[in-house]
Amino acid sequence: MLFRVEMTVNLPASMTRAEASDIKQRERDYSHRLQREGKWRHLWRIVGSYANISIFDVRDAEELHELLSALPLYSYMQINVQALCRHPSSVYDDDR
Ligand SMILES: O=C(O)CC1=CCC(=O)O1
Repeated sequence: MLFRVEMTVNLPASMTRAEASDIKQRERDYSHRLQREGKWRHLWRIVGSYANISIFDVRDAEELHELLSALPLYSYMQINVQALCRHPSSVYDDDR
């Protein structure tokens, strides 16, 4: 199943530079693993915001919830999810 996920990050002002750098590195490593596994298919920065639009390809909503709630930045994110399905006018026979 494909999901569009919008993540907006809000780090608290009380977080030190070192803490921020550490959590961002852990987030990067985690996202790299999921991208290599083919579960995190797209990751795009929203221009001008500390936010991204991502496409996940997972078994179901439960798996997506598990993956998102394990994000190192999860406690500092607002996450918005939309389930996707094939558009009847799409000319692609795969899930591009
Ligand atoms: O910077 C972000 O948008 C949050 C994030 C997701 C994966 C990653 O490495 O950072």
